[in-house]
Amino acid sequence: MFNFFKKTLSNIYNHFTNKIGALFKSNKIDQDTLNELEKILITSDTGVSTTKIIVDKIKDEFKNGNIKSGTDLRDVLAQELKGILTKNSYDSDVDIYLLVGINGSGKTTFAGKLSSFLKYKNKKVLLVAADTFRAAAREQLGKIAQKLDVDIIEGQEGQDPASVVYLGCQEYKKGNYDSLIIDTAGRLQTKTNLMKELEKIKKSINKQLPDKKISVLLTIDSMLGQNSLDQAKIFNESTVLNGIILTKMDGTGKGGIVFAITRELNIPIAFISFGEKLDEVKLFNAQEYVDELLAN
Ligand SMILES: Nc1nc2c(ncn2[C@@H]2O[C@H](COP(=O)(O)OP(=O)(O)OP(=O)(O)O)[C@@H](O)[C@H]2O)c(=O)[nH]1
Repeated sequence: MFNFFKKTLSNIYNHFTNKIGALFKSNKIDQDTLNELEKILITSDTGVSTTKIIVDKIKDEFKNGNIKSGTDLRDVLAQELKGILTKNSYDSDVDIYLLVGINGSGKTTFAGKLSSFLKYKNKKVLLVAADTFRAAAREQLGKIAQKLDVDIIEGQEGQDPASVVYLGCQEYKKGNYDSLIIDTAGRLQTKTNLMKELEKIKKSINKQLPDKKISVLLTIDSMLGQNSLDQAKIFNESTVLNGIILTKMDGTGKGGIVFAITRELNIPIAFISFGEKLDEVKLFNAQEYVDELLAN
């Protein structure tokens, strides 16, 4: 299990894990160590408020005499980070995946990865290309569906996305599918429009497939750092999000964004995506993430 990080998320390994690992090697912990920890968390996109909560807790434990060595520091930090991530965990028992996120965040690529992931679990998958604004996005998904031999329902240019979703739901019922993956348009609209569109789509799904479990997942480009948090806030205020997909984790050295998003928005990370190949995706596991992040 360990080395997944080293191999696939080498940027995080080089920037975060190695730096923080140096602190754990010290025999004596002092104020300088705590200042350095704070600096590493901030420069890793953990965000000011989340970093403060983590560092305050560490300072308290230090004052109480519970942190004397680098190993103690690692143990307390691990506990604190896992606490943030496990407050709210993702329920992966899902029938319908509604993917939202802005253009370029890796939504379509993830739709393909998710199809592949579910197919591997012997699920019969139906894809719905509900982005009726960008022909290129539909073409991209069409190619992925063909490559994976997965069925797809495609909307026409300018068609109401909710009507494409309607067709997708009909086909899902007729074809006895297990999983429905809906790729929506990636425009960053005004909050009101976004809200209206997503509510219309969800209403259509609920009406036709009332017994099925829907998960609304937001793709976030982890390389955008703190800006990704602002995007997530807009989507979070527009609809109920069940999970976050952090994409392009192979390109960032800043693994702290995971903690900032989870704590500030109280939404669990559902998947991480770390490359352009279809199998470069993983259900997020908080324990494993923290253990690997702090292992050196
Ligand atoms: N390195 C890396 N690249 C990725 C990852 N996910 C997606 N990409 C790339 O990021 C670019 C945008 O991904 P898309 O899946 O097209 O993004 P989208 O959100 O669907 O955007 P539109 O198709 O424009 O709606 C593409 O070049 C992908 O190959 C990832 O996890 N790692």
